[in-house]
Amino acid sequence: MNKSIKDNIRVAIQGFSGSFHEKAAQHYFNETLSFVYCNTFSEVVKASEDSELSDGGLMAIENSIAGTILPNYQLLRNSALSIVGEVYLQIGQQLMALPGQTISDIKEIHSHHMAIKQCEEFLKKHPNIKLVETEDTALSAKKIKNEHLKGVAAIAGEQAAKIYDLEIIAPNIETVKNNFTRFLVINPEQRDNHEANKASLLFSLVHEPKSLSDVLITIGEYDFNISKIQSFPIIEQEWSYYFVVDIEFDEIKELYNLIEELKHKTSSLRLLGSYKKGITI
Ligand SMILES: O=C(O)C(=O)C[C@]1(C(=O)O)C=C[C@@H](O)C=C1
Repeated sequence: MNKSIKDNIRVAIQGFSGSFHEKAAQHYFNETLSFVYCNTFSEVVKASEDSELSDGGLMAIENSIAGTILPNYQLLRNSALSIVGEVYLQIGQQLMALPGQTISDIKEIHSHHMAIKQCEEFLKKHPNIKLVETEDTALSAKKIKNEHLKGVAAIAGEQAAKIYDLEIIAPNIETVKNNFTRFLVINPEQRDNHEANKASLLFSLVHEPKSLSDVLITIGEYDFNISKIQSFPIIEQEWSYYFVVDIEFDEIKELYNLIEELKHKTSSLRLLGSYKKGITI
């Protein structure tokens, strides 16, 4: 992140005051921030690319219950942004409404689709409540407060209930308590990070026997740990895929050697970023 001495770092996030993105960014940077609040992930990417608007951004990529946010890989691929960091946030989902309301008053629940997915087991027990997908957990809470919406509840974090004076009518409604979201810190500049011990590689392959296994075997020969492998479609070329592998290593020099070797085993190869393995907060 670039910043002049007197200014706060400006971070583009998906969501608004009280959102999980805001909380993750506050923990990651651990200093006073100025937020560029965005409605969509595509706006986050645009704002992160624009140095007039921001010093970079933070974007959720996967949740331990709801899975990967696949469109975010397409957004990253289509941008020139690099991954420069990551952070894992424990997510507690709270059902909140105007003070005095109880679950039997609720006709509609509003939230971000990833938050709704994390609470499927709880929601199955209330099949008559209509689910409304919104841009953001915090925005759903804000709307209830601003429009004084009776009969409507939001799924959001504790911080949103505090900011928007809502009452938690069902606490911690996520399907399992160990619920974590991984956020990527994205920046137009990939600077040399001597602390880097993790990297994300994006590649495509020819459709031939062993093309993927050759890549994986090569990574294994370097003794790197693969912490994630994800494929997503190459939309211009039906039934062809990009792969992203996240790898963990001790020596950044070895990463560059691996990349040189993989250039001969892939049709396209890009280092999406090298960064310090994230901590869980
Ligand atoms: O709506 C929010 O508060 C967000 O920050 C978005 C988001 C997501 O995109 O996954 C972040 C963390 C939680 O997993 C739920 C929603």
